[in-house]
Amino acid sequence: MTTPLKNIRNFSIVAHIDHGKSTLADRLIQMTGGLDAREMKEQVLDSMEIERERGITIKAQTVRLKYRAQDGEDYVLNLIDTPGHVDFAYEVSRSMAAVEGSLLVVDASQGVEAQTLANVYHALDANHEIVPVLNKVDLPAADIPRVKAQIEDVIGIDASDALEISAKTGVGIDTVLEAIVTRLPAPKGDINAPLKALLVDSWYDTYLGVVVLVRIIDGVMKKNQKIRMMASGAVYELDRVGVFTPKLVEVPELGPGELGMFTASIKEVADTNVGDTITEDKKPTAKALPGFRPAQPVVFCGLFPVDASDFDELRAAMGKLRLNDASFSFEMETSAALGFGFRCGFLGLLHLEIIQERLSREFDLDLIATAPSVVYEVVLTNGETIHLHNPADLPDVMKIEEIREPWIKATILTPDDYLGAILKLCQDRRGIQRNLSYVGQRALVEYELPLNEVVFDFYDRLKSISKGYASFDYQLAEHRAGDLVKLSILVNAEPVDALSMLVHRTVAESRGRVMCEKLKELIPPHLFVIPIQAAIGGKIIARETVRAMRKDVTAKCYGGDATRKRKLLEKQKAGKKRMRQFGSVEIPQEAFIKALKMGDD
Ligand SMILES: Nc1nc2c(ncn2[C@@H]2O[C@H](COP(=O)(O)OP(=O)(O)OP(=O)(O)O)[C@@H](O)[C@H]2O)c(=O)[nH]1
Repeated sequence: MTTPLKNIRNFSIVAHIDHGKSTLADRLIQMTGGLDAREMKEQVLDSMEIERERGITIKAQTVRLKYRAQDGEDYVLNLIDTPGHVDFAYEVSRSMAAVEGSLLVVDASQGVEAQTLANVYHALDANHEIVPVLNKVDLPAADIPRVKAQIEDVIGIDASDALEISAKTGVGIDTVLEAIVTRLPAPKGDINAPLKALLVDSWYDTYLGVVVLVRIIDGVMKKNQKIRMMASGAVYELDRVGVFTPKLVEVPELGPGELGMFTASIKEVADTNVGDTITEDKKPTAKALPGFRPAQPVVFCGLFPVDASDFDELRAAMGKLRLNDASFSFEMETSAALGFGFRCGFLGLLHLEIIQERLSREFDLDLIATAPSVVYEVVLTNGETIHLHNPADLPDVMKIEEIREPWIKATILTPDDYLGAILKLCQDRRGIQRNLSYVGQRALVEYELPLNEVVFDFYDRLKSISKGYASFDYQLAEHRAGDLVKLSILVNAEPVDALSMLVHRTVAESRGRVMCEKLKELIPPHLFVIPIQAAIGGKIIARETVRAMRKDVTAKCYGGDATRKRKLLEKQKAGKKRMRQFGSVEIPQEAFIKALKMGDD
């Protein structure tokens, strides 16, 4: 039997990082008895190891809670978890389309942050009913009236009946559960209509295969039913239908308004399109749901195995990761310096770091990553426009009409003390200030910035300048023409394609210099002198030298025997030549990573 619509509530929790989303979710699970004490590990929703370590949520997941409200009725509350980082904004908006309401969690000691704003806008876009929740009221620094005023001034929603809770101590959690029932709307749907379900997400599970997360709009989904994915046309027979409590519990059927999962011998996550409409094969719904546009990777980099024989293993590992993460893309690439590898696309720099970390940690692969690059639009003199994912592929300058780079709209919230330094950082990164206003004591700065100036280390710099107090969020805006040049790095006179990058002409020289200086420190001395140069086209703009390590081969030859000594030195020289000839400069992997993480320091 399916749950009547009036007894279902579907919601998400929107919050800035660290404001207590996961802690609250855990409390809700605990209060409604989803798990017993033994199973109740901390932060059950953040399930992946890396997520837990970094304290962030990557993949949207759901949990179904059973709650008997004060009105004596039993309710099913479906919580959909949303990622907390700017890289995954796309997944946030997608999850929100599957629910009707949001809890807006704001740390009462911190107040509204840039990401609170970004996420609450996603919720408003999805027409959510929003319940403001002030968390961490146990902290002495909690300032409830101030944060309520902020929510009203900055976000523009009524905060007079905001809940005051402590997810840590458990105070007020009961009021959250009641508010979900009384203040959020029940879903709508028609149980007698043909099946219509939204494909919210899918992932690969070692035991279950491809798991599909769905939100039922109309009709009923049940085991052994033949379903059709409307966009792809693929037909499957359902072999398992269930809900997460957060443990997976199989159910006979899912009715309108419910969130749940199914499996159906689907081979790959790529066979499921997020946003697709699922219907019954024999009795299809007349009209598909609007759907989503697919997430576009915005940052690309090359990943190469340090040991060439790991190539196949790398390919297999990436295939496995992609099973779970359709927003991660890769295709084969060859580099003169690094051999065979893959050009990979990511949603952002954090996404890149996570994938890299998983490849090395879970698959034990030693990798070299090339400079992250954004996607440029290169307009050629013949009128053609190409999308450039790899600076090494930049066509000859003579053939280029203009290069366009992606720009973002950035929102930064910062205590006033750090404003000067932050404006300077944005200015140095070619930013254009669009707005500056105040939210209480804090400045709300809006900037337009080239994404290419942000992908390297902008966020790290911002955090260090503001001692962690500034918050940052961005949205992609458009591509704009820019005076961009290809900066090449030559090590021992050989261009290292992995280190080439597109930069703005005004910063090319300083970037080149910093890169050479860094590499000088990072490349260990060899038996020969290694020049490190930065060049734009054929023009060298910076140079450093790694001095040779002189192996004292003559030490063993006591004194007198000059011929022997000379012979040895000659041998050593020949050795040097051979080394050069084979271009065997050993650049440690950290050198790439460090050289690529250039600050302005
Ligand atoms: N004092 C106090 N600390 C809290 C409270 N709620 C959460 N915290 C702490 O705040 C920190 C962040 O909480 P999380 O629940 O991990 O935050 P989050 O919003 O889920 O973070 P992301 O998963 O990164 O989005 C943790 O150290 C919690 O223990 C609270 O009510 N009071």
